[in-house]
Amino acid sequence: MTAGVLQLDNLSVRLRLPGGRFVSAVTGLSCTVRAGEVLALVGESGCGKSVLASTILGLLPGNAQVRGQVWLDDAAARTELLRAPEHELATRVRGRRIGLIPQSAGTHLTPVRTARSQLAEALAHHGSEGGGAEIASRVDELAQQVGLDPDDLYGYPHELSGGMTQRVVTALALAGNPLVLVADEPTAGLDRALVDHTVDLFRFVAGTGRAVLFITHDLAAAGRVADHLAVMYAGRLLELGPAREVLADPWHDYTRGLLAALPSGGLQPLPGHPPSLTELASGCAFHRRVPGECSGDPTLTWHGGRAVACR
Ligand SMILES: Nc1ncnc2c1ncn2[C@@H]1O[C@H](COP(=O)(O)OP(=O)(O)OP(=O)(O)O)[C@@H](O)[C@H]1O
Ligand code: NI
Repeated sequence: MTAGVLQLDNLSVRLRLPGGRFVSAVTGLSCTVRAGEVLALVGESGCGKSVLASTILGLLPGNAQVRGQVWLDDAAARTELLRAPEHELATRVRGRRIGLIPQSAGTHLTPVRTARSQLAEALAHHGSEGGGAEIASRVDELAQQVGLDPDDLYGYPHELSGGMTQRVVTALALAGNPLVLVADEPTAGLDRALVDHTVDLFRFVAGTGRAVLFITHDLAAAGRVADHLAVMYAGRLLELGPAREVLADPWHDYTRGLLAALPSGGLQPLPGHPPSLTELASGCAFHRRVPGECSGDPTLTWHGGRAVACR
């Protein structure tokens, strides 16, 4: 197995609310994203996925308190991101070593300029050397990397299909040639065909040797593309392992519940609601919602290549 390029180690993030209470958005979370692989992070709305993405990119709001470590290990350097100065994150990490596809990325495209000129600008911003011809050939190369016909880039955003738009925003995230791509809910609101199209694109990107962290609440989309699956509930990982194995034989009751809620699992909704992260008691939040066999300790324990909580 290749070494991890992005390694989260015992990461906890709390957000202070006015009045002094805290939201425990991420608790004791560890996982590794490897080059050439897609790690899908799945969990219900509000479980802390976007806070996790913001933590990795150093984009947390001022009311956040972070513990643990986030290691980025690529050809450029080995860096602990939580202790890196903001200047370094801004100039050398975001966009250059880690590309982000933010939630609803398509809406961030400028409507009045062609996709080609927006990509060229991103390349110039990331310091691509040379003049117009050099940048034009880099744009074509990027287009090819995400499976776009370079001629499509002469279109304005409203002339692009949904699938083409996804390719353009992915190309934008790759303009600084990062080894890691973080995609936050890139398939939200898309129809099934476009979801498939988008996740296939991530497989393609991973095939170019990059590490992809695919954040989603869509377990079916995750299952289609992920090499590894991390299942998050109330800020913690409850299960982690090779996607195929986890989906074929889920170990945690929560993973089983998510699968049962899919059309293929019989559309049985999970009972109850996710807890508020403001006053999380210690112990296992899921088994307080849906009682089951639980040791009461939601710490992940490893069994071979897989890990599960509550055992
Ligand atoms: N700036 C903030 N200040 C306080 N609490 C916040 C802040 N940002 C997020 N939260 C809280 O942190 C928790 C996790 O939110 P987050 O956006 O990470 O969830 P998510 O899993 O990404 O959900 P979704 O799938 O809906 O995008 C939520 O309870 C949310 O209300
Ligand atoms: Ni439990």
